[in-house]
Amino acid sequence: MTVQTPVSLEERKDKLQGLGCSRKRVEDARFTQGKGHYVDDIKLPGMLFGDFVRSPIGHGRIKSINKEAALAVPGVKAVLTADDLRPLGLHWMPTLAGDVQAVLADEKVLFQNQEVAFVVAEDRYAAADAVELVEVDYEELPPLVDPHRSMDPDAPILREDIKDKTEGAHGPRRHPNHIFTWEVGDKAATEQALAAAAVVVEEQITYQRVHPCPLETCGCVASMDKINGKLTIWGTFQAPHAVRTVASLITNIPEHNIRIISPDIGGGFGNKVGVYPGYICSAVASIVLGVPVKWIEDRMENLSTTAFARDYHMTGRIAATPEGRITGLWCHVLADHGAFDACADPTKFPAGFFNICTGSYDVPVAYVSVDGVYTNKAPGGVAYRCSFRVTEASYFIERMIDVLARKLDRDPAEIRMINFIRKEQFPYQSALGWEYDSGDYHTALAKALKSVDYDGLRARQKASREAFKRGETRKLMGVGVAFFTEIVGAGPVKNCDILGLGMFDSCEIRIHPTGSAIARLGTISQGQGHATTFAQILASEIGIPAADITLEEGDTDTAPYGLGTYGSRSTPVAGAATAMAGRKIRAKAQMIAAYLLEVHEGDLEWEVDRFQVKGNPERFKTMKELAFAAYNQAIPGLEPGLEAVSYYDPPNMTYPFGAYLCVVQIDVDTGVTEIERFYALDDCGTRINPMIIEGQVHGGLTEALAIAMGQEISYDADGNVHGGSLMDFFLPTAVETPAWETDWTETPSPHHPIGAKGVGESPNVGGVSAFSNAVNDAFAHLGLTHTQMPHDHWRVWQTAQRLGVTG
Ligand code: PCD
Ligand SMILES: [Cu+]
Repeated sequence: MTVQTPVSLEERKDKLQGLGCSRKRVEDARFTQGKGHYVDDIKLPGMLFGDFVRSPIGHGRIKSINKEAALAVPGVKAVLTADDLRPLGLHWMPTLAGDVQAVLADEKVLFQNQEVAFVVAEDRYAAADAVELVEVDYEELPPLVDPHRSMDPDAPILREDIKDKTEGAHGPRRHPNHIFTWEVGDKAATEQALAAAAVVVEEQITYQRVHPCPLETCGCVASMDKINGKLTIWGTFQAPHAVRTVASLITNIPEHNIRIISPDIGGGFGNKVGVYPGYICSAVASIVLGVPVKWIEDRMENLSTTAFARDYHMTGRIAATPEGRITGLWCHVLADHGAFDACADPTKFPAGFFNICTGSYDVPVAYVSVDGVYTNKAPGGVAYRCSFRVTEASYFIERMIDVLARKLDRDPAEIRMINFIRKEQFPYQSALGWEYDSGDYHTALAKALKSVDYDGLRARQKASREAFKRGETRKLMGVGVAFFTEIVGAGPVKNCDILGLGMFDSCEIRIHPTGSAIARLGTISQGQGHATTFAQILASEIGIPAADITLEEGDTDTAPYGLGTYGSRSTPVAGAATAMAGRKIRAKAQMIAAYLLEVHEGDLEWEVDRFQVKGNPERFKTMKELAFAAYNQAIPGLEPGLEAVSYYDPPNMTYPFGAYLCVVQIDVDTGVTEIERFYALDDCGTRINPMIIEGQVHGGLTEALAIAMGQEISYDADGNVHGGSLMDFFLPTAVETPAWETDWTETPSPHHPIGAKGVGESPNVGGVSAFSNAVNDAFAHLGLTHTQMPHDHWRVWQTAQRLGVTG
């Protein structure tokens, strides 16, 4: 018998650091001491470095490529072009959206900085020198940069490879530059609601092209072991297993001979979901040359060629009663996908979950159509804390609600309250097909309004406007209200797959004989803190302290198959798998306990870290004791060991929500916009680690600030990319970033095993609207309903100028 020191129930609970504990991030010890292990830290003997020759123009035909001078540079081992990849069938690759993308430009270039040739050399410097010496002769073609012109009869045809295909991955194509049309909802009923409505508002809302710009750019090291036939790729992959399957399918290397490892990742934000030419070229080069090949993007390559985000051009109409009750919502989106459709969406959702655009409101009828088109711009399209176009959808509806409030001369918070889905309506069936799992919107917004003294703010704004009129100030005060509902946790396999891979997720747990454990998941942290939080879920489920649980992700040779981390799906899906696997462990532990305590299993109850005999709590076995027994005691009818695995197919997605408030002061003479205050209330169901949640919210709000107030990747009429370097792509620092105020309510998900919903993307989804609504609100009394993001000083000044208030 082990001697038990008597400790209280509370002490035992605290020791676990389970659900709800603000446990410090275990990964930070290495990150803060420069001991993280990133792709670029991998150095293998004989390793070569690959670098791209990129197109200087946006649209053109390749007449010839001369590699001679490049090959003569000392240290250069190879220069690959599409012609070299063609015999292997690897000059084109499938995209995640059912399109194909040129790995190296095949006869044509379709966007500036497109990959044209891959130079492999002994080091990065030799490669860069040789890149300069590859001579490519182009015949320039007219660039197409305005998506509104893509389907014009005389628009230049971009994709000659598919110009005669009338059927795309998502249905019929009407024009060589048309990708798909996606429609959801009841068109006739919505048009009828608009025709019959006493009030109709319409607005054109563009969500500009932006880029997540993670601290670490994309990259990989590919290493082909020719003797064992095994290809290992370390890379910045947000979905390592999917990469393995896709790599196997396109290279014909058997899947068991491919090992994908995502080491530490310096921020993903969706930028590292896609499959990029650099991965394929490094792998091919390693297979051909028989040595490891590394490829790491520089900042400009990252910003101008790998997965952009947004570029949604939305037209909206709301039908409403004179009292402000919404009776219908109509929306059309023109989606600019760039040169290849490489959007990372679940297959059946070519516009992602954009049909969450009815937002948090009880909209009786709605209709959405989305046209995806090609332009001479970089491909990509789902990234940057968006959970599959939810950010666009939320921005759209939150701006539209404000437009409606203005038209009716009503307070925007009040219009939201009037139209909210009520608590008793959950689970709520939306007009565009989603079933919202749970929510309590009125309570959340009421708490937010009270916390910031909303009435007081409006009174101050009124006074400040009067002072402005009297010439006592040159500042306009704006109050932005935003309320969002997210949809995260893709997601039932029956609805959601990527390239046919069902979107479940997984967890495998091994308990060691001494009562510590290792858990492996199909997801991969990029800074979110999974090693901290998923150990907390387990601690509460199996009674082993979180500190005694190692958490591992990202190595396909050891982790169970999973679809990876993006769209805030880790907590809703892999988090659920973790709880379920923990419950399997507990079920076996219960059988062991019953044997050891000589009682029937049903006579036992679980308490924090042990099974005890019902009504006789002095008789118990701790999980630690049970783990030892599992390995070392012969138990009739039971296999030795204590392990479990769970593959979890969620019954539904989770619907986190939140109420955000932003106060700005705009100097009309300079356009400088000061963020006076930002308050964010998030409800992500059961909170695993409040401190991590707060960190996620701080990060997401900072990105929202960046997007709303300054970021943009634009193209000029000649197809030149602007915003492709940090000289002009806005990255906020501590100087521009205000002190965030965070708050919460807790409405558990009814179907998630521990009631948790995702949170990582929420602050971006809610934040962008709050900033934008605040800027628009500052000018509302001058008749402004909508002005285009980003609200940089120049644009804001122009708005002031247009409205006649500049000096
Ligand atoms: N209720 C709850 C929820 C949650 N949590 C926590 O929090 C976090 C998060 O989560 P989630 O929401 O689930 O998410 P995930 O999946 O994990 O992740 C993802 C996300 O995440 C975010 N965040 C972050 N952070 C960092 N640091 N980094 C990064 O990169 C990042 N990214 C971003 C993004 S963008 Mo996409 O990809 O676009 O789709 S998506 C995303 C983790 O840790 C968890 O556990 C808690 O605690 N609780
Ligand atoms: Cu996303």
